[in-house]
Amino acid sequence: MDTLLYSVDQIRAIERAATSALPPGTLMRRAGEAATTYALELLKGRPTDVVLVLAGPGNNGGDALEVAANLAALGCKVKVAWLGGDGAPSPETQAALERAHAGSACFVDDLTDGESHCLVIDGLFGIGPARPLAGRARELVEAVNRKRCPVLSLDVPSGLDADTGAVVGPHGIAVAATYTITFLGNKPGLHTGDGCDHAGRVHVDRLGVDELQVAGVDAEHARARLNLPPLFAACAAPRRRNSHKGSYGDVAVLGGAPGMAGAALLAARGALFAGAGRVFVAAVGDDGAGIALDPTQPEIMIRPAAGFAFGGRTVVAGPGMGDSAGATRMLAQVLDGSGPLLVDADALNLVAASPDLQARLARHDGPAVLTPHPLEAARLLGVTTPVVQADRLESARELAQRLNAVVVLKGAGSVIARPDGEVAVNTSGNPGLATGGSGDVLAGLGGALLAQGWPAWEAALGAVWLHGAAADRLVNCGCGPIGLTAGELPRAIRAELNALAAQSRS
Ligand SMILES: NC(=O)C1=CN([C@@H]2O[C@H](COP(=O)(O)OP(=O)(O)OC[C@H]3O[C@@H](n4cnc5c(N)ncnc54)[C@H](OP(=O)(O)O)[C@@H]3O)[C@@H](O)[C@H]2O)[C@@H](O)CC1
Ligand SMILES: [K+]
Repeated sequence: MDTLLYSVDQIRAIERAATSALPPGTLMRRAGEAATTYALELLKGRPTDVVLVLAGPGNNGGDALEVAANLAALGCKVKVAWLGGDGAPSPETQAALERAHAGSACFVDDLTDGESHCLVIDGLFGIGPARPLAGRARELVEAVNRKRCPVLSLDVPSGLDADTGAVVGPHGIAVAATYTITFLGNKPGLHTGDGCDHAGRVHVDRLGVDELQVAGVDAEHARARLNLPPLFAACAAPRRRNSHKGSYGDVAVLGGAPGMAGAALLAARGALFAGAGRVFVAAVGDDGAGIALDPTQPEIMIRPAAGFAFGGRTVVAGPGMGDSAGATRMLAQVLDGSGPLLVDADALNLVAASPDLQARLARHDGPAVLTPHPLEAARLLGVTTPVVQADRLESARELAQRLNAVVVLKGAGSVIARPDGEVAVNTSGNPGLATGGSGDVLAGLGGALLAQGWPAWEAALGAVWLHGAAADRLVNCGCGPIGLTAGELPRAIRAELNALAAQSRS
């Protein structure tokens, strides 16, 4: 899998440079050949049923017409629904249209509901659409999304924004593909937000264009990548035999206000099973009348937050912390400290509501990771959740820069961003994680990695990936995604982290 993620502007730059270096029409021909080969691979050879090809007015449509012509030439039954535009097609698309017409592909005006196809090839729109699909384009997408057969999108599922992973709106629609073959380079929008539900399995074909030949766009310039273990596995070193609990750091969860103990305990369990040497809950507003012990996890030490010695410990602030004046005071104290810090949940809401806490966080003298879900991110940025979700990468970048911290914007395809603009999009996980307490476990896990000396960036990447991988492990054992509980995650995280450490030794 190509892990670098290119923006549409970068893809256009690669396309321009390659087009000027190659004979006319080469790239579209290559895109058509790559997609034809991939389609036949998916179909396990030449099918007997009809392949339906949707071709739009632009060059994405040209790619689709190439595929239609290729499949027809190989003896497949091909139907083409072509959506012409107002203007003339590009010369390459016009040539592809003529090729498809010259062969045995059958052009149809409308899709008949109930007609069966072995595969739909979606070449309506690629990186071009700047406005929501309407009229016949929308009807075609609605018809395709009702079909039960596999759908192969060319370059990008039609109607999806390749940069952001949002369906182009307002009130837009996008093809829900089973597979996407994407050209010239991988794209962030295929891996985050709506993209996770629309792209299906993503296959990258570079069309023979070596990125290093393309001036101005190379690995150095791709500012986004997929989050995979090579980015952080070096931190998961096997343990030295001559070590003790002090070697693996203390995590203190600041939270668990009366009535909200569960969130703090889940975070503490996340930290414990991810290898922190000692784990505390510093319970906010607890005068001693609250919980004294986690009966299933007696290793967790529970203390009142007032007077707790946070110095020299990694603080996970937020799970079940509430918004009391005491919570605000304690948060200000840890933000002013210099230890590793992870800020989650209620602590993020307190920061969002207070310019003073924002300034203290930005000045925090130590590694800092923030783990907002989209609503918390929206509060921090002073916008609405749809605005955050409309561009998850930019929202995460903006927050990281403003608050001078590594930011994990949670949700499908979690986005991890650094203040310098570097971004990673997570690859692991499933909707089983959409359950109460799963974020608390993530916070504790991140705190444990920080406590074990992982730098903030690697700790955030590692925590997000391990959290998702643990959920995948549980689903593979039949524990979800429906009904997966946050309390099941810590043990699965332990298994994933140990597997990672064992691999890093070999
Ligand atoms: N150049 C090459 O050699 C290569 C190109 N490649 C391929 O080209 C794709 C990019 O092609 P592209 O730039 O033509 O954009 P594309 O996605 O086809 O859409 C543009 C068309 O859609 C129209 N349109 C837009 N929105 C609309 C709407 N809501 N409803 C209706 N119409 C709408 C828009 O019309 P307009 O806005 O001008 O009115 C225009 O006609 C790329 O994704 C890849 O597949 C690769 O194979 C590599 C080689
Ligand atoms: K498409």
